[in-house]
Amino acid sequence: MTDLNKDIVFLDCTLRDGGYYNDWDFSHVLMQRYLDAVAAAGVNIVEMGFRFVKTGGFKGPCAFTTDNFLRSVVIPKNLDVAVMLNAGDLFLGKGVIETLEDLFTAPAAESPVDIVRFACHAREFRASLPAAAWLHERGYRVGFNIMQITGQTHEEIVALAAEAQKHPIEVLYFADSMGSMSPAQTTRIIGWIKEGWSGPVGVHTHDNMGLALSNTLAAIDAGATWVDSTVTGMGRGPGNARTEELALELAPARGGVVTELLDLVLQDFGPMKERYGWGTNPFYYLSGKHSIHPTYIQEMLADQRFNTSDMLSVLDHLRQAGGKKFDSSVLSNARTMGNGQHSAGTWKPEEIIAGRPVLILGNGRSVQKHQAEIERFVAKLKPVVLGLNAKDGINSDLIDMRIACHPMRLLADADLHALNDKPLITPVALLQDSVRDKLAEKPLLNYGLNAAPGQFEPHETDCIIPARLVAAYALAVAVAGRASHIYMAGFDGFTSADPRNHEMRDLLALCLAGDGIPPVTSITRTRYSILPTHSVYGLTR
Ligand SMILES: C[C@H](O)CC(=O)C(=O)O
Repeated sequence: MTDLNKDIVFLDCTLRDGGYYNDWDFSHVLMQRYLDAVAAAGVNIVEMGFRFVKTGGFKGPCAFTTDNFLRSVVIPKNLDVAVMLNAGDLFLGKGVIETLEDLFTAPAAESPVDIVRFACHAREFRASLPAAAWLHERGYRVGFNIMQITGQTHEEIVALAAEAQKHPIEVLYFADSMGSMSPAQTTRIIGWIKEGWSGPVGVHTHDNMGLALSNTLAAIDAGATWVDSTVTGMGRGPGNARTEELALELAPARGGVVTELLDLVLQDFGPMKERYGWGTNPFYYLSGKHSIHPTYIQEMLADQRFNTSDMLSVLDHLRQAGGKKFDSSVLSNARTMGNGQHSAGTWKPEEIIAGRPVLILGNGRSVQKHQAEIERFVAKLKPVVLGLNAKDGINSDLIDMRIACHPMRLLADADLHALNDKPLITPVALLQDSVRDKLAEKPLLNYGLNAAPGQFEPHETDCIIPARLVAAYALAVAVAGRASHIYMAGFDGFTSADPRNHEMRDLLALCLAGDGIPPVTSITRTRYSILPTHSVYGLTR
């Protein structure tokens, strides 16, 4: 039975680990409600976010967690404030100390930050240690979280712990980054750490196998005195031990009041969880079981192009090839399978488009939001409307043709395409047999596709595009058809960290730079700044 009466330092890192879902862009109102609720529930330390070095792409305030930002929220008096640094950021070009000088311009006495924690791979540990003394001298408390601890042997863990002992580090954490540990392993690892380290031990768990809370409680039993959790488990991949559950466990011994926290769970984080989808599921379970980086699952779940069998085949591949480190090219390769195949076409887009405007209808939420106005736009300008894949978005009578080329998407949508009476533009020679069978009765417009990175060449009956991306294919069809103007709707873009953003941006750059390209205009809001935009509301006047 876990003894919860001992002094536990209860650290909530929702804004830091949860930020992987919303680009660390929490509203001030939510942050304030969160701070008040966790303070009342007995949390001692709030990790308000990362202090990232790189600033590319949009990320919200909890990615940089500057002193100025921290001064804009009211931190309840009983809470200490932590920020986390990726130890890897200490080695981006400047030296360790120079990087810290940029990030921590004020001593702790003049900063809202009390504690600086480092998220550190074992391989980065020794080189990062000078950071501890530098911060300590300036009054900051310092913690090190060793990530992916299960990859380390007994001897390696003892050696790391003994090294940490020589530096002014207040707490030495280990993180079950893959969510693959059992309570017995957790207990064992704490024993190993204690062989080399006599200070407080902390634990940070992930919930791939549904064991985050059990592992945290096992860690307390085994002598850990610092514990991390997040509200509703909001954290990378399946997320973490849940603060509300830990608070309920700890409250009798510590006297925290959880009412506000439970309201926050129901009213704020519950709906966010629905929207973003953290929490474990069989895919995360498998990733935990085989020590596969959770970002693979998070990315595939967020990408409609991956269906269940795609995800299982990617997991199977990573189980065999090793997947501890996230590598986005594994997923793009999976999505672009068959790219090497060449297909000649027979259909000429010019037969239908013949100099008319084209509207390419993407799948972004903006299509639904502005549906009525987009329909008015179609009625007024009479473009040829190409609907990407099988989703409608606007009145399906207004869509002239469907267009699809991605092998996994076609596999997933084949039944829907078969039911739909609009012709489907697709590279017929590349269709898998099962898809071809399902589309046997369907009017197919066979426009050939050859994928070659860095190329965008629309020809009369086929094209060369960088990958089997339907947006690229649709643009090629519109250009080959000699569209007078290409309009795009529903190309909203993805969150800044999403690799698909770069893919689309590169594609648009390539396409817009091509010869003989007609004007291209997005008529709905888009994150692709390269795309000239004119509001649909201005174009229907
Ligand atoms: C060290 C940190 O707690 C980072 C993290 O979330 C991980 O699991 O790794």
